[in-house]
This record gives sequence, C-alpha cells and structure tokens, in this order.
Amino acid sequence: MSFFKRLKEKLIGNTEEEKVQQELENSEVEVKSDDSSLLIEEGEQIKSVEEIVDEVIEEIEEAENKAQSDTNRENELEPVAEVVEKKPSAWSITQKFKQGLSKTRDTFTSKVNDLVARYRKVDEDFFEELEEVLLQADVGFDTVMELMDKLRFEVQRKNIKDTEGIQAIISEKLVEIYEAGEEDIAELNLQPDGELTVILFVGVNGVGKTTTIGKLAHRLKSQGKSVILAAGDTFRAGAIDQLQVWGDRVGCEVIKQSEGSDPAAVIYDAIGAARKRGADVLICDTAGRLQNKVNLMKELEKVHRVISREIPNAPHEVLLALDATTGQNALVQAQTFKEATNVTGIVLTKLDGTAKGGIVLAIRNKLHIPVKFVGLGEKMDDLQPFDAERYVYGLFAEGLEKELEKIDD
Ligand SMILES: Nc1nc2c(ncn2[C@@H]2O[C@H](COP(=O)(O)OP(=O)(O)OP(=O)(O)O)[C@@H](O)[C@H]2O)c(=O)[nH]1
Repeated sequence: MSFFKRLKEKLIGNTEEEKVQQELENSEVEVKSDDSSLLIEEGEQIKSVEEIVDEVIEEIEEAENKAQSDTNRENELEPVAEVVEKKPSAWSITQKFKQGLSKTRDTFTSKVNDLVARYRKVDEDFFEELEEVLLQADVGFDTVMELMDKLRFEVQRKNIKDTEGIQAIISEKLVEIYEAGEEDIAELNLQPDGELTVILFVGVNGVGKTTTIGKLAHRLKSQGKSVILAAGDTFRAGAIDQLQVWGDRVGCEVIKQSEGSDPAAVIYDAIGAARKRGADVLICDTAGRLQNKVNLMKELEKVHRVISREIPNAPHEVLLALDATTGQNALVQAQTFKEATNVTGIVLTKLDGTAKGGIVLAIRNKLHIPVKFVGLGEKMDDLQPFDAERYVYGLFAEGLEKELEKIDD
C-alpha cells in the first residue's frame, strides 16, 4: 500500500463507521458556514425592526437558560471518573494533533511554504535553506542530515523538478526515519488480564509529570482497567497532595506515606495493595531531583530493585516525562535519566506550547527511545499515544490535505 493511502486510512480511520462519522463532522462544519437564515425565501414577509429585536431577545434568553443548565449538568458530572467515555474517532484524534501542533506549524510550515513559493525549482540552494528551517524547528542535526539525503535521493529518482508537493515527500521521509523499521513502538507494555502491570514515572519537577500520571490513569480507566497510584515523590513539598487530587478526580486509590519517607517503601506498600485489590495497573510517581545524579541513581536503583524483587520483569515501563518547551535541555535531561535507569519510553508534555515540535524527532534519533505519549493540551484527553503519521499531518496539514484529496478511497 502506498504511503499516502496508508496515511489517509490512519488519519480518517478505515472502518465504515469512522468514515461516516468524519463525513458528518465535515458536513456539520459546512452547514454552520452556510448561514441560510440570512436569506429571504420567495414570498416571505419582511419583518419589522421591532419584531426582529423581540426575536433576538428571545433567542438570547433561550441561549442563557441553556448555558445555565449545561453548567449545572457539568457540575453534576464531576468527578471525571463518572463520565462515560465515548471512543474517540480516528479523525478526532487526528484533529487533536493538528491543533496541538499549530504553533510549530505556524512557524515551521509557513517558512517551508515561503521557500516553496520563492524557489519553485528544487536545487541545491533550496535544499540548503530547507536544512536551516528544519534545524530551527529543533529536528536535530543528525535527523536533518538523514532527511536531506533521503530527499535528494527521492528527488533524483522521481525526477522531481518543482518544489510544489515537497511537503508531502518530507512527510513520507520523516515517518520513515521515525519508524525506522519498527512497528507499534508507541504501544504500552501492558500485561495480560489478571496480571499486574507496573509503570514507573521519572522526570524532573515541573515538567508535568503529575498531570500526566493523572491523564494516563484516566485513559487506562476508560479502557476498563483498574488503576492504583503510588505517591513515590516524597521529596517535593505538595507532591503527595497533588497526586491525591488527581486520584480523587479520576477515581483511583492513592497509596501514600508522609513527606520525606522512603519512596521504595511507598512503592512496596503500593504493590501489596494493588495485588490485594486485584488491580490491573500500578502507576508509580518518583521524585525528580537532578541536582545530584548519584542520589538520583541510587534512589531509582532501589525503587527498581524493590519492584523487580516483588514482580519479576517489572517495572514493565519506565516512562520519562520531558517538557517539550525546554527544547535541547529536554535532551540533556533524557541523557541523564537514561544513564540512571532503564527508560523504556518518553512522554513529551506541552508539545502544544512550543513552536519547535521537531524535538520529537531529535529525541528518537539521539536517544533511540520511543516517544510513547505526547501532551497536546491541558484537557484530560489531550494526552495521546504518539503517532508518527498524525504527527507529520500536524506539521504539514494543508500541504498533505491536497495530496490526500488525490487518493481514491
Ligand atoms: N498546555 C499543556 N500544559 C500541560 C501539559 N501537561 C501538563 N501541563 C501543565 O503544566 C503544569 C505543570 O504540570 P504538573 O503536573 O503540575 O507538574 P508539576 O507539579 O509542576 O511538576 P511534576 O509533577 O514534578 O512534573 C500544569 O499547569 C499542567 O496543566 C500539556 O501537555 N500541555
């Protein structure tokens, strides 16, 4: 199957139900933009100004009453755990990537578009400027070089002369580089039913670790899993309470001890509690002090040892939370944690807050650790499994849409 056919299927979803849903979503937008109420039908009486004013007042009152009852209903719906989750369509997830990457797209893509308009023909100068634009988006030197080689080769092979459509080729090559022959690298290593999965979260303070734990717990719960949280960050003031707030919101039990107690002891207790309750997933928070690497290593080693003594092969995931807005600094943090513990995946938070979303590619290429989740906003369902195809769509939405329209279903 060609790259673009596969891409289209991924973005829209390939079940009939998903296709119908997407068409509906599109047609809703069309109806809204076609405001037929402004048209006067043949034979219709033209209303007096007073009549129109009365009607408008009535509409405003109706809208206010509706808003009030919606707010009441929303308040009744808290906590979040009570909300019955509707499975999001493939297209709505794609739109989350598009929205979440809008800052990156606005800067990066507009520069690429500008290049395409200025050059029209693909030549060495064009490649050099493109290289610069990619470097500015934090894609990383090695990845940019690899991409440029692939682009030059493709342009020669297909005898491409025009710069138009180059976004589509860049997208294809970026996915190729990201996936590099591996499939399903974003999947969480969840154990079969009846067995406990232990997920350890690491990362420095302030990157959004606690929020991410809460969002992931919510996600797993809405997939029918029972989840317990372990308040292993006993170091940062307020961390235990913050996790408890998330536990209450999402409806998960939080196993905790007092501030300053031994994190390994908290996690040991939490494993016992999770087993007793027959829980499916235990998510453990840890402290994120980086000032002293030796201490960090010792602490994480101890936590690791305690977990794997209780459950061989556990922890099943060690997820490192990194803040995308810190750019190259995130790479340095990742390197330190990689040396301290066996990181199995990265959760890149606040991708929506940066114009340098190319950092995803740099992380993958430099560290060879898959990005398992990305934070695309502050809402509960804005934590999404990373998906290379949706990511490149987020980068080049407009350019790719033109290309995808050409593809028959
Ligand atoms: N826009 C956006 N904001 C996020 C995202 N993830 C987290 N945040 C926000 O980042 C802020 C910090 O997150 P917290 O989870 O409270 O992080 P923290 O308590 O400072 O530190 P740690 O828990 O140690 O990481 C909060 O306001 C979160 O709502 C994201 O993906 N996008």
